[in-house]
Amino acid sequence: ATVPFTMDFFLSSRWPVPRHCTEVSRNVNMESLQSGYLFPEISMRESEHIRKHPDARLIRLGIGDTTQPIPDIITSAMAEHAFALSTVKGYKGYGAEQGNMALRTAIADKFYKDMGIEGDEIFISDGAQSDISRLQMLLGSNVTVAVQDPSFPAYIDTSVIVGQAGKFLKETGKYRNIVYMNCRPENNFFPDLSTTSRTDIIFFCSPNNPTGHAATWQQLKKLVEFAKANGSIIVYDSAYAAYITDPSPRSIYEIPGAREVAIEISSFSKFAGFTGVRLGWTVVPEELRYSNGYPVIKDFNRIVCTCFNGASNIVQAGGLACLSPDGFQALRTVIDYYKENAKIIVDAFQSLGLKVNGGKNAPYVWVQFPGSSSWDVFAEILEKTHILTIPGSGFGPGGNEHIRVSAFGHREYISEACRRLKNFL
Ligand SMILES: Cc1ncc(COP(=O)(O)O)c(/C=N/[C@@H](CCC(=O)O)C(=O)O)c1O
Repeated sequence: ATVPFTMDFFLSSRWPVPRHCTEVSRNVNMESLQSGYLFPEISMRESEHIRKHPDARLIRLGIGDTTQPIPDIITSAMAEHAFALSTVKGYKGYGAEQGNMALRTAIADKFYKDMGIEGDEIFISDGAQSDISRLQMLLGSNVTVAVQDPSFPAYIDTSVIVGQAGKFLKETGKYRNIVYMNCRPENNFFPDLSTTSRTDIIFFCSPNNPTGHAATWQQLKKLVEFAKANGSIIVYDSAYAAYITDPSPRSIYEIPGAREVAIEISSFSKFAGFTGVRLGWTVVPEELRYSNGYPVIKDFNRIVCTCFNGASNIVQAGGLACLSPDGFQALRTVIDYYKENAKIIVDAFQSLGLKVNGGKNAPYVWVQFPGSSSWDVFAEILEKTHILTIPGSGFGPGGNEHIRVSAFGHREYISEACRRLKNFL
């Protein structure tokens, strides 16, 4: 049962007693959300720790936020576009809600070559997180949803907000209407689909956040076949695809038949350092149809045109520069820098005899602490070493007994963090 917002609640909480309440009822779905969104919660813990230890040199390996400067070939392109806006000739107002066609085509050429994806199937956005929310508006409240457990919390939290998730079951830590596909080291981070219930939508992130596992070609082939057999739609999140260095697929569209069952969302955040610049995209293939045969792309286009006025033209100019040969090469160097960080972190935890996953095809290291609550491990590491990580249970019940460690950081901090961990764990 959710806490009723009674006068007692206000008297016992940090909120002042309201002088006046409106007659507007609260969205019941918002009441089903459990605590705050994970990442602001971690930021709050960080602030509390800093207040308690003002002189501590905190190292942030929690929220997956990039730290290295964006190559100037890309920032110069954005600056040039920005300056051009101050001229009559260079000024541009509203662009196409779907994005600049040159950028849409460049993304198709760069990431979906030979997969039959065209620029007009790619919708440019202000980031994958926004696209997840707009996709939820598209899907509505009457669909059933499956997620990997553990996985990026936005899939579940947006499902709750739009009313797909049903009641939260305290005893299991799960929402009644969501299917949690357990992904753990024992099953090579891929669910047993033969025992997985059918759902309309399957959110699937690869490389997975937080485990760092990149699904194999065989695993994704099973997933596409499963979706086809069940008449489901896969929402495939490839935000970390640029970190893959083995033969694992970078896009779901490498799998035959995926165009008829999958939407793909992705982002410039993690491969271009655009976490604060804000640029992403969503692919909706023409062949993807609802049960009545209506093309999904037509409805998504309507959502984009109605709910979004397009990504910034300055940022899209930066996106184009990212995909130029020199731009992408410069970004490759930054990605390799983070990948080296991940290797240093993996080696440090392994030297402590801990079971470590991830860190190879993703900038996240997934460390197991058998028998321990992940929030307790998070709190102990923070208290003892002034290192911020993320408790695995923040990504779903399947994440308990784990912490996620981000490889996004300056090398000297990563090395210092590993030294502290070796001394204190
Ligand atoms: C699988 C996955 N998909 C999308 C996003 C967000 O992408 P953008 O909105 O494009 O920056 C993320 C971002 N994750 C970060 C930041 C989380 C946040 O602050 O929302 C993290 O897990 O630490 C992600 O992991």
